[in-house]
Amino acid sequence: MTAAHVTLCFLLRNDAEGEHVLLGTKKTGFGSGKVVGVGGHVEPGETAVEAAVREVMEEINVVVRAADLVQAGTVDFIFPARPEWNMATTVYLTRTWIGEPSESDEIAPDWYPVARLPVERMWADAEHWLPAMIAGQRIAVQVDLAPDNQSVASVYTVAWSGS
Ligand SMILES: Nc1[nH]c(=O)nc2c1ncn2[C@H]1C[C@H](O)[C@@H](COP(=O)(O)OP(=O)(O)OP(=O)(O)O)O1
Repeated sequence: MTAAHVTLCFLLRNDAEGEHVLLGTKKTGFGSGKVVGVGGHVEPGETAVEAAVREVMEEINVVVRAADLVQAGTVDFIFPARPEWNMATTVYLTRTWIGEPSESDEIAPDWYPVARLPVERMWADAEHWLPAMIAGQRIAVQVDLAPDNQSVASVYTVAWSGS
């Protein structure tokens, strides 16, 4: 698969009201208007974890350290009708950061209960892989989008081997 390499980084917070994940309303670019994870393209010369650290700072003004990011696995998004949109995503989770998430030009962040994700405002595929990763599964996922580039045609999940 020819695909852009991107990252997603999910901040997690467990409190009296249960497990919460930081998502954000995307204000610009790909997926504008959707509730998405924090992340973006891995730039030339960067590792995936370095890109995640940079994107978290740029998008929600929070410092995360590479050593505090736990890789949950990978998700390949395949858009058969628009192969130029294909993305190979490295997904990280973290419970440790510095600062309070705040809005940027790209993302308006908010905490969401993991048990009640705003699925109607997210990419349709997200509910097939995000709760599993947050629950601790380490998985490699392939999402095939439908010809409308929005609906899910199929989702394949295997154990992520760690490479
Ligand atoms: N089907 C899908 N489901 C999902 O949950 N996230 C998806 C997705 N397809 C793409 N994404 C995410 C992965 C990646 O973090 C993001 C797209 O990358 P970017 O935010 O970097 O794109 P933009 O074009 O807005 O920004 P630039 O990188 O500045 O060009 O969308």
